[in-house]
Amino acid sequence: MADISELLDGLNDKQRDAVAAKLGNYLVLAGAGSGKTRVLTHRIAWLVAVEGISEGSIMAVTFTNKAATEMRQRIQATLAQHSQQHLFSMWVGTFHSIAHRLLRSHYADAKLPQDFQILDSEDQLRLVKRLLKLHNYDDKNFPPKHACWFINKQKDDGLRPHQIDDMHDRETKEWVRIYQIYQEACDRSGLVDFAEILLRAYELFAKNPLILQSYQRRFSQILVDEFQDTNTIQYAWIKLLAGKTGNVMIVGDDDQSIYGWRGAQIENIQRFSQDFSQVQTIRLEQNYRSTGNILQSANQLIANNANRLGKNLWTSGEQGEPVGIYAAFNELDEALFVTSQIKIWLENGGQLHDCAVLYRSNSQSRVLEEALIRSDIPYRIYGGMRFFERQEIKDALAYLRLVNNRHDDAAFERVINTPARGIGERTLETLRQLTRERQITLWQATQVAITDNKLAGRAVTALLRFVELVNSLALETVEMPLFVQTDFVIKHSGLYQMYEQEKGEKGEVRIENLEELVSATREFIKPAEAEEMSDLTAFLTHASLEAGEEQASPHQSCVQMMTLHSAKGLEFPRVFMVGVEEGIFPSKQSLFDDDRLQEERRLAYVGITRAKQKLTICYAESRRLYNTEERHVPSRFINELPQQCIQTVRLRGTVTRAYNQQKVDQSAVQNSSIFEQNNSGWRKGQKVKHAKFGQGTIINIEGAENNTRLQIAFQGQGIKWLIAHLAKLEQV
Ligand SMILES: Nc1ncnc2c1ncn2[C@@H]1O[C@H](COP(=O)(O)OP(=O)(O)OP(=O)(O)O)[C@@H](O)[C@H]1O
Ligand SMILES: [Mg+2]
Repeated sequence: MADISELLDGLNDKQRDAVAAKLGNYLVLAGAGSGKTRVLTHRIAWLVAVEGISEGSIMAVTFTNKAATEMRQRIQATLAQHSQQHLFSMWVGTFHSIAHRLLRSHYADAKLPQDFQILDSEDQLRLVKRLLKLHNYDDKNFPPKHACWFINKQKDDGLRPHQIDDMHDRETKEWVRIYQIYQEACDRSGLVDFAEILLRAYELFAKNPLILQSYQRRFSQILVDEFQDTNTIQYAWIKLLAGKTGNVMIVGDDDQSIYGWRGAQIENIQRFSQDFSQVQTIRLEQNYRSTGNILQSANQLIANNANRLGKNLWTSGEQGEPVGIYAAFNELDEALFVTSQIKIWLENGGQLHDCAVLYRSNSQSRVLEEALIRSDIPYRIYGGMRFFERQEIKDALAYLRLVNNRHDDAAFERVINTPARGIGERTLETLRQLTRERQITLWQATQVAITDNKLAGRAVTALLRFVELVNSLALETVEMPLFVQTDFVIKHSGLYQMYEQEKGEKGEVRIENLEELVSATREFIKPAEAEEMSDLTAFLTHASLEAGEEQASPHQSCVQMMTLHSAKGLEFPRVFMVGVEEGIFPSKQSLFDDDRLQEERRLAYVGITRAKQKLTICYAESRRLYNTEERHVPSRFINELPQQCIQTVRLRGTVTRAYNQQKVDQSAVQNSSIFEQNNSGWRKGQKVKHAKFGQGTIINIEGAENNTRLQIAFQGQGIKWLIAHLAKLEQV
């Protein structure tokens, strides 16, 4: 028998109450970093070691697969000291993984073929598009993206086509018909999309009482983490599974509900207390994660939201350093600042994997990635791909590569049928064969195949059109500056239109990324060793080198980069939140919609509360994103932070707003020093020469080291701010 007291070690009174509660239904409602996940883990260990519950009776639902793995490891570590029992029979996973497992075991009862396949969101969109065409729906009135959204929304709400009340609305009727057509097609081919996995698993239980009962008997203990982000069907499924006898412990934080846009229902927390019998609520109020300054900032920010369930988080830990607010003058400056701060962290003995950079949307990562690569700092993009490895970017680069060199076979293969132009695998195989037989490139093989009549008429027409397209992209852009050329190629190759039609979140992100690629070419400065190359060749070399950089190995220590959404549940000693500007964060779409704005604020709360020791929030006064440069104002969220907890770093030295402690004062002074001292070797009044702007005089210097910025008055070219170490200035 386990030593029970050890199981309760490292827990406060309230946490212990939750862990050691007698069997029953519990809601653990608590703010960020108060130990909810820790409580769940200990609770499971307690159930096994003390209550004598077999592992096979326990189901734990987590929000990501990574969280599931971590939880399993933690339980294993906790239990290893107590019992030798194995944990294989315990089910730990996300709603999707658990539902999927059920469907595999009961495919026949779920009315699925044994080898049913999963449709990811891209596959789903493609299928919907094809069906809409087949049934003569036009794209304009019936955009495929909206069809997917409609279908998924109905499924998230647990509704099949015949259950939707459409009597009063002709348009809804059509959408319901589309849903019906789509569902029939999926059923015929044995395909299930993500929302279907959950709905099917729900129906499996709802329609098969015997199966339901057997699982109800088996899983007497159900635990759910991050409950605030469950949707209607997930909630209904848990309710069915728990039945009258199950014991359910849910943990959640209404202030961290950030998936409303995907159908999550904060209200499920309150619903739980009404729907389940004798629910006891346990509140945890002590935060163990963050310093006082970080926690107070988070608390004050979230107090601006209405309709909260209300929590009071405190810490007995140190006040810590103030939250840094850095006003960058543009996105490059922001990236350099973050990089320089990471270096300082390292110099002071910090670890790279303890640093996280959080941003609102994936396309913001590019500038940061480039700065990190230039500084030789390894990084990993969590839950996403590195910029130059993203599908749409590789497509666009492939066109540019063909424009640059028609004989680039890899690029040819990549875009010969992207966007689709009716060139199939058979045509491509004929071309490939020619390349082998005659030792020529695919481009040359195309000419041969056409002249030698090796292909069907339709394939020839399609190929000719492709050849013409690439030739004309090259011809028409030959005189253009690189970024105009890139923009032209993206728009005229058909890629832009293709991705524009791929509606939904993914499609939007792809368009943003393509626009970001144009920004990348605009900012690109040819390195000295590429002097002889054309701008395009130099840029393509740069892009392939960056893409070729190995993603750091799992064991290598590297900076963690991710969106704020993917950071949920995680914690890091050193956190940077970047791009905290009106229109970015909160996002443009949320500015005039109070519900969405509140969800953005919860996302900011999630971001701030990821930080353990030190948090820096950055905004840029001007930002080029998606290839448009805009003046930006700091996010309202920055203004909502308590003055006494923050320290603003301005362009000209540091302006510290207020201090409440001597200790804070000192760290602020230390912090500020890197902006005030200047050891860059430049001085005001110095004459310099720039490759493009010619001769000028330095009239202002800011920042230090890699961060040094020079304001220079160029003869006949106006006054410009340049980043000293990138500008390649010569002394005159
Ligand atoms: N009683 C305690 N004593 C010491 N450390 C604790 C205690 N409870 C939790 N912690 C630590 O505090 C941190 C936050 O805990 P945990 O991740 O469980 O919080 P959470 O409420 O799940 O946070 P989030 O809302 O972000 O998911 C972890 O590092 C955890 O190990
Ligand atoms: Mg947690």
